[in-house]
Amino acid sequence: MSGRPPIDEIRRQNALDSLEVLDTPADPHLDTLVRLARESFGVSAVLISLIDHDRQWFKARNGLELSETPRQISFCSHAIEREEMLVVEDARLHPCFCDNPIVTGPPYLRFYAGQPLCDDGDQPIGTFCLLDFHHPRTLSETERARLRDFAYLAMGYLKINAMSRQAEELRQALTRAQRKAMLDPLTQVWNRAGLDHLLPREQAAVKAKGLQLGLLICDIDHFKAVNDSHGHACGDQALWEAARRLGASLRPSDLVARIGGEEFVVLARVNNAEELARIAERVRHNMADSPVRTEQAELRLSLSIGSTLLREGEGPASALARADRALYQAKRQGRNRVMPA
Ligand SMILES: Nc1nc2c(ncn2[C@@H]2O[C@H](COP(=O)(O)OP(=O)(O)OP(=O)(O)O)[C@@H](O)[C@H]2O)c(=O)[nH]1
Repeated sequence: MSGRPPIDEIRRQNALDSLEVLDTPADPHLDTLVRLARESFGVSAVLISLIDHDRQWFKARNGLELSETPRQISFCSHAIEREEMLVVEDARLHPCFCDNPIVTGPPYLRFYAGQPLCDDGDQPIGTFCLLDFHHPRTLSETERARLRDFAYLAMGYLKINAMSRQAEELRQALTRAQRKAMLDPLTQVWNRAGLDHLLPREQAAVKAKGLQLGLLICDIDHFKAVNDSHGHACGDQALWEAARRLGASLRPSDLVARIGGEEFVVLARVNNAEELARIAERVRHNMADSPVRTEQAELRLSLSIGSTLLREGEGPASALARADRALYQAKRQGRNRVMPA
């Protein structure tokens, strides 16, 4: 191992914990960064991998359908011990990695390049890394410089985000253990329990700011046909991408939850019904306007959306039931549309 003095694991873990980023929902900006990196390098997958006590957890990922793996088999935990990036051109030939189960078995990792992500105190909290399954490859000097740039942007974003108002609100609302139990591992948005827990907080927040709480129930149209035609793995990738597109259509203070198979709820802080209608249309367009690419197929997905504002004195369950009825209407009237309750 080159360069870096031995890691002080306690300081390193403290540095990671203080960012309050573990087990938080996916972030559209980091999702965009890893997608761009994957397109730019032409690799199978790109991750922002954070090295926690006994696991590596992926804050952002593109091309890999896993939310975490044991630290024991993690290439990134080797990468963070180094000053410079770790490049493994062919893992089958590398003495440290040739018998690693993710090399000898699925996903058959061949190529790995990981640039350590370091906080201001130079503690390595994880990596920005490129993976290629099935094919060994090399990384030119220009590509190495580009990977360093991607890692620099990712770390900069993580640091700024740790200081943001949204991060502070989340810290106050949920402990890390609660966050972990309330994230949907498939799509990295809140699950039903997360929605139920965070709804009262959102109600209080909009009241304090003189705003209203907008609620959208979004259901992917004819999703069964995706699974039936292209398989469950393709359906899972489509759900992942659908969640990314929802997040990218919203503001940082808005919230996305997956409450059923192909059903998502959005909570948006809005001034009035017109603003909510604009958001709902944006969500609908972002899903329908361009195809979703999965490994198996290019899919045309659309959403039917039931939309409503929470009324004065109304409980969230009643508002959700109204939005659900509106969603049903949207389906009956031909799908790919927004129906206000
Ligand atoms: N791949 C995948 N599929 C899922 C998951 N959860 C639910 N589904 C599938 O989502 C599909 C939902 O189908 P339906 O409820 O019949 O609805 P639909 O085909 O979307 O039709 P409409 O809602 O009427 O437009 C079923 O095929 C479920 O198996 C999941 O986690 N992964």
